[in-house]
Amino acid sequence: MPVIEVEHLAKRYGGTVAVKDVSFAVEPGEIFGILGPNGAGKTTTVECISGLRTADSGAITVLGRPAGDPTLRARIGVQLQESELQDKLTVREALELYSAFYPDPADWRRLADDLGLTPKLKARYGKLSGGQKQRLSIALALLGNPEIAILDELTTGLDPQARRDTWDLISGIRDRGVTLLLVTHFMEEAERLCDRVAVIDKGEVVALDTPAGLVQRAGDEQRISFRPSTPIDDELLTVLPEVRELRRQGQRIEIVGNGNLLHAVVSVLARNGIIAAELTMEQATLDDAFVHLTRGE
Ligand SMILES: Nc1ncnc2c1ncn2[C@@H]1O[C@H](COP(=O)(O)OP(=O)(O)OP(=O)(O)O)[C@@H](O)[C@H]1O
Repeated sequence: MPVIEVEHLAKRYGGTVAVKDVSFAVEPGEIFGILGPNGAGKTTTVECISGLRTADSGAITVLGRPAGDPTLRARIGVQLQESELQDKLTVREALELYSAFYPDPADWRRLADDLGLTPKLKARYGKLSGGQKQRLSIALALLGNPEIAILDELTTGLDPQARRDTWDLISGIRDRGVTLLLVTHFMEEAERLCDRVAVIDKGEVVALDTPAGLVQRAGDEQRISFRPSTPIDDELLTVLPEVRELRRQGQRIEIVGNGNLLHAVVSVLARNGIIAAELTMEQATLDDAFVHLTRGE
């Protein structure tokens, strides 16, 4: 049974339609990603799920209860885009303060330790680095031992190393049996972490699949690039059914196509006694899939 079920969610702010029609279901233990361009309606969607906003229409069920039900408060951990902690509060004070909100909180010392915050317990929030603030906000989201953690823009503003550390952390949280709902802008993040991803654009779900499935939808497009050992007539290659596009860049030839492209191209070259030097080949990425899905057609 899904732990989160969103059916035909719609939400507007005055004349702005933030969410038009969003439906998806998150299974227990999943890391479920919500991906989309700026203003797509991602934050509004998770705020409605967290009970921080009320939907205009549609139905949201979380752990079998309607979103916003007071009994859910202690069962969901929410880390939102911007932390609202005061600069003067120390890490320890923040952890103690938030622990008091829950009937049966996690051991904050242990959580601080897991998140590498122990050396920073006496530091004031305002003096923490971006990565440390982020780790504290994740710790606060986990203090209530939630069954579901909702993390919005988890690694925005972090350097590549801090981002990787956070990814390890997220995998660790999942291993404790927590279901995770992540909002992200980063394809690489979605690809690394998420079991499934809903791509939201202009308030609607435009695709819902595994990261690999999304890539496949972008087409099995491949790009080959090489330098021919002797000049070659373009037409020898453009007649191949696998080739969609041929471009020349200086001495290099770049071919975009699909199917068994590499084999087809290399066979033609071999028949003509041409060697392909510095040959590279790229498959479509989640980036390509994202652009393809949200191109605004
Ligand atoms: N409190 C608000 N009042 C008015 N309009 C809002 C409010 N919050 C969001 N919006 C508008 O609703 C739309 C969806 O916003 P939302 O923050 O949900 O998108 P998002 O996908 O999370 O964007 P981002 O990736 O930039 O955070 C946008 O057009 C935004 O300007």
